[in-house]
Amino acid sequence: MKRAITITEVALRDGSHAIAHQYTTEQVAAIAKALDEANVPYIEVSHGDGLGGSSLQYGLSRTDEFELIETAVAVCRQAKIAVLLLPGIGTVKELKQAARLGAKMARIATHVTEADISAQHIAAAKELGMETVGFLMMAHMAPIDVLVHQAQLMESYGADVVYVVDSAGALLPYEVKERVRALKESIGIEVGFHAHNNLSLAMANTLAAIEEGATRVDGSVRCLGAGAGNTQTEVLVAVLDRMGIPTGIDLYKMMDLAEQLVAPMLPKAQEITRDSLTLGYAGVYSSFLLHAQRAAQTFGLDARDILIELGRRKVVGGQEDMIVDVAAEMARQKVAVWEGEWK
Ligand SMILES: C[C@H](O)CC(=O)C(=O)O
Ligand SMILES: [Mn+2]
Repeated sequence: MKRAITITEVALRDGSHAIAHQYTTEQVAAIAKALDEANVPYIEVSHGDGLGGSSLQYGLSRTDEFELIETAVAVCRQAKIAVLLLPGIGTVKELKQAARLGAKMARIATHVTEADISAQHIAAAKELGMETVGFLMMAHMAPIDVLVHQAQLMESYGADVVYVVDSAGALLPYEVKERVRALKESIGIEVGFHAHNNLSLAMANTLAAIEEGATRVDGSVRCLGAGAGNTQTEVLVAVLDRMGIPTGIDLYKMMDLAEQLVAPMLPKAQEITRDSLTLGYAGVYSSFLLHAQRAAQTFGLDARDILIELGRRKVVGGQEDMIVDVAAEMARQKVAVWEGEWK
């Protein structure tokens, strides 16, 4: 099967953020099986924040992620199961367990300036015989020369692919092009791109990345990813087919599973709302969306104000506890203003 572009389907990992990590074994079995039958080459399965993410800080999983990984491996005949790991949240112990259960790809994710913390995990994944991807998150936050250096570090640790990850859905197409072009010129391994649709640019940005030579891209069926979701896989397959770029994925099967399996399980349709738009506008990690909405409700605030303030403070993944801190501080300030007005 010829694939000019290799798509990794991330709804069973990134989509976990959108449903507060509530996947059931039955849902994962049905979706992974259908994706496999549609000939999707890689299916990522983990807690939204990667292996070991189930916690009060990031959100507790309804089902143990290893049970979900094992289930997905069991129902797939050709697709390889990928796992995400953020060093510090997940450890080599969890990586080994995922490999034992049959995961074949490890995506090691760090903030865009912190590739150095991935050395051990990339090496461990390679030793376990896994295809290994370096995943540079919040790529909009670093100048291009820094991104290039971080990608070179991941390559030197043994990564097979390095991804530019637009975690906030904040990048504009020309910024994606600059980044992918710079990586293509300075590293010798494949370059990938992961988008979020908060500014309605996921498809345009993915195509911009491909135009500059990215050969690995991510999609989520029915846009089931954090924030406004990722590049919609079934749409991407159709667009690439129109461009004469083979993905090896069966378009009708992809459309059918989106419509018949994924859409009915969504608590609400994935769309760009005022809050998810604010993520892209303010450059905030997409997985902060539900946390910020909950904090807004608790403290009687507008989630957009919290997100704008988090963007101003340049809060990054792993600092989820800051969401409540910032909201509490904003609520205190609001009360102080009211009290001042009553004096
Ligand atoms: C842990 C994050 O959700 C990883 C990711 O998909 C992103 O940064 O985007
Ligand atoms: Mn993502």
